[in-house]
Amino acid sequence: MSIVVKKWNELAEVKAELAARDWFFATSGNLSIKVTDDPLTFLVTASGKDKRKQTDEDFLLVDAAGRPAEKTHLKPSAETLLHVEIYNRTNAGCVLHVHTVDNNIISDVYAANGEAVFSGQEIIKAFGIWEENAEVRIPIIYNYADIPTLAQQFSTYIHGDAGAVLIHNHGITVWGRTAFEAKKHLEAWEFLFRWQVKRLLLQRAGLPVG
Ligand SMILES: CSC[C@@H](O)[C@@H](O)C(=O)COP(=O)(O)O
Ligand SMILES: [Zn+2]
Repeated sequence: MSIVVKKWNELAEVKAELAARDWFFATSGNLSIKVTDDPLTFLVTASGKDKRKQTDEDFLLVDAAGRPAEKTHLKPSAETLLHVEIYNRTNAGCVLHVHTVDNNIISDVYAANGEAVFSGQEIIKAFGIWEENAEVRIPIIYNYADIPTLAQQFSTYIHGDAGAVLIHNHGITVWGRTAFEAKKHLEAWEFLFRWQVKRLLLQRAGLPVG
């Protein structure tokens, strides 16, 4: 099996799992997986598709600038430049972007702080942080309509081979060394967002949550 087919299947599996979670509302979301390092190429979702569907036109191979690496009628995701920034600056192997109601609410509630902070949750260990009472932070950036501007802002928060950024009233972009790590981190963030949204509502209702 060629490396492209192997990586295609790996990304298709992640895509199916995120679809099963119903994380691709109204064609939103984009995913990518690195295929080669030198030169850099990666498979990225084709723009505007319903990512819940599985077809043989789901992904296309792009180069280090996010341009199609082969002749195709498919258009790379509108947000490919964010993936480009990650692959060019880190050793990440996979990038996942989803819009969920909870990630949008958290991005809005904490927008003025420029970040959301979470602590006191066992699931933080999914990020490889094992200390008691550990804290995790996710930056929240403005949702610039101009993608090169968004990508430039986004790039200032890329600090390692695994990471995540919330885009205000838009969604989350998570990356990891492998597809497994990116998906694990995405699931952990979404767990924290859902937990926090529920806590805020319970607090508002006067119930005794910490
Ligand atoms: C209807 S979602 C809006 C899009 O602009 C975008 O935010 C998105 O996530 C999907 O765009 P795509 O070009 O299909 O990757
Ligand atoms: Zn998006």
